[in-house]
Amino acid sequence: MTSHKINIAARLRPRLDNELDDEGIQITHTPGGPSCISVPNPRDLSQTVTIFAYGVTSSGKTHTMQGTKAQPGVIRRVVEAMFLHKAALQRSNVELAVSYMEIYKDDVYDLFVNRESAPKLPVRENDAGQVFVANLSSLPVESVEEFDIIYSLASRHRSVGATNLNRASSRSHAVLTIEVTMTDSATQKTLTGKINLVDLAGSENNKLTGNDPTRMAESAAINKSLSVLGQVVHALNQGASRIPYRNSKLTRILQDALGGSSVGLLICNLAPGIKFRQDTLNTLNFAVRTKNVENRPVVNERDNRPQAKPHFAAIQPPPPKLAPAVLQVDPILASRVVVTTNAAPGPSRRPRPSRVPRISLGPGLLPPLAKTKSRPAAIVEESETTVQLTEVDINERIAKAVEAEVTRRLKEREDREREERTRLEQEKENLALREKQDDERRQAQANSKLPPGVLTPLLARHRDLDGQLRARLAELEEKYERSHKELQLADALSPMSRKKTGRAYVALARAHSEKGDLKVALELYRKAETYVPDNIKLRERVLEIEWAVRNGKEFVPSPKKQRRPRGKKRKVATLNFGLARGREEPSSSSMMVAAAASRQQYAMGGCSMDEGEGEETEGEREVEVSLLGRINEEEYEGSSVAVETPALKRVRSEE
Ligand SMILES: Nc1ncnc2c1ncn2[C@@H]1O[C@H](COP(=O)(O)OP(=O)(O)OP(=O)(O)O)[C@@H](O)[C@H]1O
Repeated sequence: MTSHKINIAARLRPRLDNELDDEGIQITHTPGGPSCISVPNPRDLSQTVTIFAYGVTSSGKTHTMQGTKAQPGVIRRVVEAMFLHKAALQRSNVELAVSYMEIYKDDVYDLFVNRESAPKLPVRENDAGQVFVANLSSLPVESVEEFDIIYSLASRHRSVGATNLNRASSRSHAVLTIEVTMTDSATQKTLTGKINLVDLAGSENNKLTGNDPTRMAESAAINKSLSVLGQVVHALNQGASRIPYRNSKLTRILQDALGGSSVGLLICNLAPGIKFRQDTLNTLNFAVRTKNVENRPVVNERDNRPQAKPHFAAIQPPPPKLAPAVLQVDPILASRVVVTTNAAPGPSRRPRPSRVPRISLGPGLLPPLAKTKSRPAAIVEESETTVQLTEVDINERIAKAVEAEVTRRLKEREDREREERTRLEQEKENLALREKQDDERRQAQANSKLPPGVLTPLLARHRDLDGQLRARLAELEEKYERSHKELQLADALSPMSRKKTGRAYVALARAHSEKGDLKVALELYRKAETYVPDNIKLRERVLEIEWAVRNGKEFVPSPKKQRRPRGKKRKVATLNFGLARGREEPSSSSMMVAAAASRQQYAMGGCSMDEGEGEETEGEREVEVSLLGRINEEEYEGSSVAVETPALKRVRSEE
C-alpha cells in the first residue's frame, strides 16, 4: 500500500481597513520556487550562520579557515566581505564585534585572554533557550586591519602541538564568532545576526599520530566530542525525541547550527593518500548525514520605534493595569511563535520537539498557530471560539496568562530557595552531629587509655616472648629436620652398624663435654640416641646436659677411673673377641666378661656409667648388655682404655 503525506496550504487574508500594517507577518514569493511566511520571533534574537571545517587530522582544516597571508582563509574572507558590505550600506549603522574561544579537552577558554590566566568558561542557556558562553569577551572591530591584529594575537593562544602527522596540529576546536548589529537610521529597525566560523580539531588515530600521554588525553577528548557531533547529526536525521547536544561542549555550543535556527555550511577537508582512505570515507559519510539535517533560519528584527497602538483602542475600554513584574515580561510574551513554511519539494520530516523552552499556557491563552495541526480536540474547539475575540480580550488573556506564569515562576523560585535552605540546614545538622560523635569517640578513647607506663613493659615482654617463641620454633624445626634425616639414616643401617655409629657419637660427645663445650656435646649425645634409642643411661645423660645448658650450669661428668695399661685391655678384649667369633653359647662367666668389657667400652664412650669397683648393679649390667651386646674388640682398638674392674677380677680368678 502506498502512503501519501498530507499536503498543507496556507492562505493569508489581506488586512482589513481598520487594521494597522505592523509587518507582523512577511511573505516572500519566489517565482517557480518555495514561498515563505515568516513571523518575527523575539525569543530567537540572532540570525546565525555557522561554517565549520571537518576532517581528519592534517587534512587542512586550519589552513582552510585561517589560511596564510598569501592565501587568506575563510575567516579573513568573511570579515573582508562584511566590511565591504558595511561600506555599501549608506543608510544603516553597522557594528561588528568579535569573540573567539577554544574548546580544549571539553573546557571552554577565551582566546582573547592570555592562556595562562584564562579561566574555564561556563556554558549557559538563557530564558529563551539560547546557549551562550558566559563571560566570553566580545571586541568591537572597526576595520579589517584591526581584525587582523586581534585575530593573529588571539590565534597564538590556541592549543597547538606536534604529532607525527602534523607538526602544528590543533588540539582544540576553535569557534570565532562575528556579531553584526545593523540599525536602519530611517526606520529605526535593528537587524542582528552572527556568524560562527569553526575550525574543528581533527579525528585522530593514535597509532598514526604516535601520540604521547598528553597528546593521547587531548586526542581522547577530540575524538569523543567528534563522536558526539556524529551522534547529534544521527539523532537529528532520525527525528529522535532527545538530541544529545549536552554530551559535549562542542555540540552544546553549536546547538543552533545543528538542527536549530542557523544556516549551516560544512566544509569537508580530505587528506590525499591511501593511509587516509578510511578517514576520507568517514568524512564523506558524515557529510552525507549532515546534509539531511534541517535547520530553520529566521530573520531577527527588532523594532526600535514606539509601540503601535492596539487595534480598536478608541472604542474599547483600556486594558487592565498589570503588576510591574508582569509588565517587564510582557513584550516577550506578547509575541507569537515563529511559523516558517517551506514549500520546497523533498521528503518532509517528522516534527521535532522545539529546543526552546516554552512558557506554559494558562487557561484562556490562545494556543500558538504552529500547534494547531496536532492539537487535541478540546484545544481545537477553544481556538475556534477564540476567533471571535477582540484585541482587548486577547490582551487581557495574555496579561492574565503572564501574571499566572510570573506567579508560577516566583513560586518555583521560592520553592527552590526553600529546598536549598532546608538542605543547607540539614547539612549543618549532620555536620554538627558528626562532630559531636567524633568528640564522643575521642573522649571514649581518651578514657579507655591505660595508665602511662603499664603498656610499655607489657609490650616489651610480649616482644621478648615473641622472640623466644620464634627462636624455639626455629630450633624445633631444625631439630626435627635433623632428627628426621638421622632417623632415616638409622633405619637404613643394620643393628650392628647402628650401635657402632651410636658409640662413635657418644665418644665424640664425651670429648666435647670434657672440653666444656656442652651444646655440641648435647647435640652429639642426641645423635647417639637416634642410633641407640632404648638406652636409659644415655637418655639420662642427655637430660642432665640439657638441664645444665638451659640453666647455664657446669656439667661435671662422673670421674673416670684410672685407665688400665693397653696390654691388659687387649687381653680382655681378645677374650671377648673369642666369644664373638666363636658364636658359642656364652657361659655365665664369659657373659660376665663380655658385660665387663662392654661396660668399659661404654664408659670410654662417655656415658655415665658406674665404673666403681665392685659397685656394678644388676640393672646396669642389663643396660650394658642390651646396649652393647657382644663386643668386637677391633672396633674399639685404639680408642679403648682397659680398666681393671672388680667383675673382671672375679672372672679372671675364676679362670
Ligand atoms: N590546501 C592546502 N594547500 C597547501 N597546503 C595545505 C593545504 N591544506 C593543508 N595544507 C598543509 O597541510 C598541513 C596540515 O594542515 P592543517 O594544519 O591545516 O591540518 P588540520 O586539518 O588543521 O590538522 P589538525 O586537525 O591536526 O589541526 C599544513 O602544513 C598545511 O599548511
